[in-house]
Amino acid sequence: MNKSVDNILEECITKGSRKSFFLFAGAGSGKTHSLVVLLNKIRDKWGQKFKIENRHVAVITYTNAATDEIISRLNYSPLFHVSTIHSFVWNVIQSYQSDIKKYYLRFKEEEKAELEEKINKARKKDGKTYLNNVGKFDKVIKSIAKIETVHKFIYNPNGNNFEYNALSHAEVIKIGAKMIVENKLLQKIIAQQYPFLLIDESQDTKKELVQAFFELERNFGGENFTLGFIGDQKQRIYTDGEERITTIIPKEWETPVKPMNYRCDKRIIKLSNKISESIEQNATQNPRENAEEGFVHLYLIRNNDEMNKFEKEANVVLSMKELTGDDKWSMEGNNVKILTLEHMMAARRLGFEDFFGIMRHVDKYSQTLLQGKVDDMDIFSKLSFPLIDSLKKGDNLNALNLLKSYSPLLMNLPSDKAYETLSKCQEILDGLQKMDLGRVTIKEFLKNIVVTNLFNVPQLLIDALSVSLESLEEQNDEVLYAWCSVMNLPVIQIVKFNNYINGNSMFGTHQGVKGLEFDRVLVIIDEKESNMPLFNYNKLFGVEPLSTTDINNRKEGKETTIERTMRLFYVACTRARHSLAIAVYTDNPEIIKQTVTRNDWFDSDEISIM
Ligand SMILES: Nc1ncnc2c1ncn2[C@@H]1O[C@H](COP(=O)(O)OP(=O)(O)OP(=O)(O)O)[C@@H](O)[C@H]1O
Repeated sequence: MNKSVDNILEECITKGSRKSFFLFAGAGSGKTHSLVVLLNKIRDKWGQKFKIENRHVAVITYTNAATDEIISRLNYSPLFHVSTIHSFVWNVIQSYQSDIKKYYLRFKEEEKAELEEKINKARKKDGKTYLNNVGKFDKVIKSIAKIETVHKFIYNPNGNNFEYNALSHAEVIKIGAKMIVENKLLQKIIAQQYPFLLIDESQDTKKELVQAFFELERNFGGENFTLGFIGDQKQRIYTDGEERITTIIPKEWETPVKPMNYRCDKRIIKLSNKISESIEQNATQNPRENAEEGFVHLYLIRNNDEMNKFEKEANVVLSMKELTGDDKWSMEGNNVKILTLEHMMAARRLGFEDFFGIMRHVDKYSQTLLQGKVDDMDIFSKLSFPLIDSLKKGDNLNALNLLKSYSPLLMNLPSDKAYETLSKCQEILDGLQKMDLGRVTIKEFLKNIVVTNLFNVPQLLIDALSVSLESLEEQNDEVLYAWCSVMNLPVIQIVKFNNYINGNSMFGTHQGVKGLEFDRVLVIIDEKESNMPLFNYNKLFGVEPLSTTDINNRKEGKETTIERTMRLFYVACTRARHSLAIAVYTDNPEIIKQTVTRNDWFDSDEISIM
């Protein structure tokens, strides 16, 4: 009898039969479940020993949210060090400061030499590329000079790294990978400290690091160190993952496959099996025994400049309601997840495109904006909006607690003026509650907070209230410039933006929902509205021919835009548990229909042209 995947994995972590492994596990196959089961077995078998030896089990996840999920499922056991790859690598290298400097300088010198060569070779000495390279060259020279003065590098895996001695996210990975590959002593230290190192979502782990971990395993793998990769090549959607991973896995490793999809209904699995056929061998999944039939439907919406896309999408939702008989297919109540190709598409549909359109270009916010971690916005997202929400819900206790903790009005309530202060406060709150956030501008909203002294407004926003846009130069202070630019927008745009990034809207992006699942999913594909050079649904659906670069890549055995887009499509479709609608805006619905029926992705009665 074939051994079950769980048995194979158990042997891999058992004394006497330890082995590194790569677990192939497709969409909905329960990767997190298998990982947690395995980690619990490691705890049972090795926990006591490692506790005495002060050693740990390392688990690398793709996002902070996944890290938190696994930590909680492991009951916060200190045996496990669960972290993102950036935190892990920084943790491993940060005490070797002189090595970090050495590698940093080495990379900068290499960059300098490459740029020098390009500059010398350039025929046109006044072209854009030439001038661009000269600019980059000057920057490299400056950073080499500056770095000589750095005594200690710093790094924050969860934020911006603007300090002069801070490493960027990319630099930490690049330097870390090289340090591990080239330094056997460091490999030994990692293997001793972490006798088990498991990497989830390994398809998107940076390829330099995959190679570094493979090298570590080659030198130290066996009874003392086990490396485990868990992943799904079909869901590799970032370009820096290791393309060739299936061909470079050492022969001695175990490579079990999880064949079951526990998430999706049968029809959705049939579609995802068809999509994945050409991505990976052995990719076919089976539905769970009690899976329902489920629904898929493709809506091809003919492009028309006059059309209202929100209406079209509402019609799609209505049609799905009729098709499935499921009343929760509705634009009300957050029961349908709508996946767009990029955030700006959601911003247009939800009505915060002006605010987002400006803020997304602010360099300082590039890492934090979509994570909801921009401190300058706390006055809205953490104070004023929750206060308004509590007041509207009649949750006076919460409102009072917020005010007592953060409002200068109540923080130090003088006992002799308590009544007077409270009644003044009530007046302010009544005013706040009555505000029409769809009409009140950000400027008016903030001024009200300043005048009433409801909360302390950060200096940046006070400055933005008082200076005029014309008096500023964007390049001198892009943050202040951005805030000045949004002052006349209605404050509702920040409310809506805030709801979106907190997941309190119907929208998400095709990439952002990786790892998540929803009962009803509507995937929106609109090549004209999105601007994503790495993906191209027109090519996937046969509307646009392959480019010369694609053809050359294909000849060289490399992947093309089609394969990348196919994987993104696979990720988006496999988020749906029960029913899946795909709406494609196109000039050529007939060609798409031909392609998808020829590929056997949809039957013709599962396609509507609108
Ligand atoms: N052994 C199991 N029995 C029943 N249900 C399971 C089992 N394993 C996982 N599930 C359920 O199946 C769903 C998918 O699991 P999970 O999210 O872990 O999949 P995944 O492999 O991470 O998928 P993806 O890569 O597509 O995000 C979840 O709802 C989970 O609770």
